[in-house]
Amino acid sequence: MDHADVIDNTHAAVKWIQNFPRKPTMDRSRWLALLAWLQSHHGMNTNDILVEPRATAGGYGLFALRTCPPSSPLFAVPQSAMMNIKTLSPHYPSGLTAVQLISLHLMLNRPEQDQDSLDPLFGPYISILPRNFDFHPLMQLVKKANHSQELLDQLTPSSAQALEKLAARFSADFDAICRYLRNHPKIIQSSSRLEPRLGEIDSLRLEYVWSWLNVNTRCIFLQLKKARSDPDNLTLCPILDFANHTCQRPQIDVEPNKEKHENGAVFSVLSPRNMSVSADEEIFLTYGAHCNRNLFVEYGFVLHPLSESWDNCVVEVEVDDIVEELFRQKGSVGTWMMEILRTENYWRWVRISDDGHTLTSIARDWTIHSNSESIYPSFRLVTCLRLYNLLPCGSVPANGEESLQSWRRTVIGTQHEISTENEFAWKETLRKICCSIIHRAETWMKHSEQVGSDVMTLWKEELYVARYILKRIRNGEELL
Ligand SMILES: C[S@@+](CC[C@H](N)C(=O)[O-])C[C@H]1O[C@@H](n2cnc3c(N)ncnc32)[C@H](O)[C@@H]1O
Repeated sequence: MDHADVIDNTHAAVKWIQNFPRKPTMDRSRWLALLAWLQSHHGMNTNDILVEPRATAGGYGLFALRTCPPSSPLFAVPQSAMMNIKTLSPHYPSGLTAVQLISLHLMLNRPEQDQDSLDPLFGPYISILPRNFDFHPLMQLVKKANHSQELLDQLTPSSAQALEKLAARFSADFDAICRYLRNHPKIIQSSSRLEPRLGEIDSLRLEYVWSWLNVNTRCIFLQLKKARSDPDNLTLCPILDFANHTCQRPQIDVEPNKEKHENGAVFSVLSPRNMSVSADEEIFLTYGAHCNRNLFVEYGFVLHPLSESWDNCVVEVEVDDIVEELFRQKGSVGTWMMEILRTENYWRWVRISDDGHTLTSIARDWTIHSNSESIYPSFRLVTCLRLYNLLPCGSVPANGEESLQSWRRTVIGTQHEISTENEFAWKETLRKICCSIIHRAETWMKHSEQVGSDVMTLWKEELYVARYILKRIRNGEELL
């Protein structure tokens, strides 16, 4: 176990570890061993691979070995070499989700110190995975469990909330693993580790958070189940998982094709469609249209602005906490309005299902965010602020239902606005929300010595977005 892998029980003041150095320490022999294993065990053609991992500021990244014209095949990984519910299920009793199963397998076969993994199934692949996740906020939260509130208090409120949710997801998976190991005690004995520290709950948690973060930061979507929305449709894929994220540059194409191969279908990775890649250039993937809050919480990094304009980032500020407080302060009419927003699916978050039954994702969308041209309040936020300004504080008037009709028409789009006064009023509320964001960001930044950090970037982003909207309101620009 890494010496740093202990839970901190001291009571000293804690801070986020800032700009944690991501020292790339991979021995090149591990890359060559991975290629040899992919060829010998999975029949992969490794002679034609056009990429290799090289050190970057964010750990390793994938780099082109030579000039690649658009859509060049970079490499193709057979499905038998991927770690997922299909390749692991035959080796374990049932009862775990894909995330739980893959992370259990990684934990049971985690390399000791600087050694290689002794896993007979995926050893050379596990050996090349990151050994250390100290840079990740969840790892810091788990290691400093006694100070979690102190750490959360340093984040923007929406990042803190997102991190708490991630921690709850981790804890639910960890509890499931503990139950599973109690029901199947022989599984621990199947570990390839010489000194598995898996008996005591705190060490088990630290081992599991390492493996869980490997899964959470490196898995990609692969349809393995009938329903596209099945949460078990994910996989770890060697080589591809060295690709870093971009939201701007052209990205590689991933094609899970059905080409016949003795080791199952092949997962082909092609260079970007619309441009050539030069030799020694880094090749990126887009993990999703993630804003910095999500990148920080899920992946442990943020995209820092290249200039004052933040053009290279998807900027987004979530204002749930401020808006909810506004409704709470509005008396019984506020409570009534909250109920209306809940029934109409405009309250804080919405469940989206693509087959009408399964919960696939939760969109939280009381936000101020960027699109390609400018920064806007989300339609859901405007809808909710229009309702907020429909009636004054106090109790619900007798004609409450009636006055809702014009609001409902703006929701379904048959009416452009409730009234000129209402338009003016919701923009005024938005102005006050922006002032609150600016006030809390400036207060935090004044009292913090953490300069240049990921956390500081989260705060600066809030400040930038709020100031931008204030300017637009002041200039009388359209906000929708
Ligand atoms: C799929 S892995 C990519 C390979 C990884 N960099 C490595 O060293 O193995 C995802 C992780 O890479 C890092 N990462 C990805 N994109 C990044 C970026 N644009 N800037 C900084 N770090 C990034 C984050 O730590 C993230 O959790």
